[in-house]
Amino acid sequence: MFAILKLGGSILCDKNIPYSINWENLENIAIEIKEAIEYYKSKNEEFKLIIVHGGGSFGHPVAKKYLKDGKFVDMGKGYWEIQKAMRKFNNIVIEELQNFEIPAVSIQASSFITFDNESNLHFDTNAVEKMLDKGLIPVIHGDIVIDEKTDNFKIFSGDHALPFLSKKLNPDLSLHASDVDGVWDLNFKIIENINSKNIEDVLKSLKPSNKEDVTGGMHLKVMECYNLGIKTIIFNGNKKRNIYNALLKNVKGTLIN
Ligand SMILES: Nc1ncnc2c1ncn2[C@@H]1O[C@H](COP(=O)(O)OP(=O)(O)OP(=O)(O)O)[C@@H](O)[C@H]1O
Ligand SMILES: C=C(C)CCOP(=O)(O)O
Repeated sequence: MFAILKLGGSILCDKNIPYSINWENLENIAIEIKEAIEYYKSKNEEFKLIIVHGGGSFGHPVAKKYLKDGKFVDMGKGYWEIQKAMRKFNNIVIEELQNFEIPAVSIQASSFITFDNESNLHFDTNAVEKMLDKGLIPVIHGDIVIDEKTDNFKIFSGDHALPFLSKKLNPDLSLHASDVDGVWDLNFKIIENINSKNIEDVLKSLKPSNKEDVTGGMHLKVMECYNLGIKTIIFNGNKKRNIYNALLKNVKGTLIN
């Protein structure tokens, strides 16, 4: 089994309280990932995992400080401030996973990933693939990166990372743990499947995130996966046992594509 799991910032933090961590959730997520690792081991089945996490209450408020009229300014200081905030968050996430003897290691996008002139990601995945071969669990986080098209900077969102890596590496499972049961329609009913037949209607229901968020909230999540043709399940990572069940291909949510 090869899974790529995005942990939304809204389940790891309170995105409206800068530098907050939801320790109960983080610990529970680590416990359930460990249980999933043990499950596949007990079945003598190979289990490879990449974890992605968003900016949560660390990246978004700091990035917002350096955004003026949609452009990043004062980035001689700002680039490091955003890197520093995300490294702090990534350290906390990895340390907790390591506390449960999960072989989690860090991938910092701002040091080697860019958006090119056509807004495509320039992302060499060789190191990530070799880590998987070594039985390590790469943990890549949303970050600030250089944008060649605008000759400025751009947020590399976890919602870019998950579909890009899923397209490139073709996992068995592409999972997004958010703080809702799935994508809801205009009547707040969970949509089971998003595909070419209903995408126009779905778009009408994708509202901005109700928390501090400088990227694209649910719209970015859905459209990045839809446009890349990636089968992704968006499910509620706040609900106990859902992370474990999702890693065992057994969770309810919204299936995109
Ligand atoms: N149609 C929709 N269906 C479900 N949630 C929606 C919808 N439109 C807007 N949302 C909002 O999107 C939020 C989830 O996206 P958000 O980016 O805030 O969190 P996240 O999954 O933790 O990702 P990130 O790591 O980017 O923070 C939900 O809490 C909800 O308020
Ligand atoms: C704000 C920063 C630095 C990362 C945002 O990542 P996301 O929360 O996955 O969109």
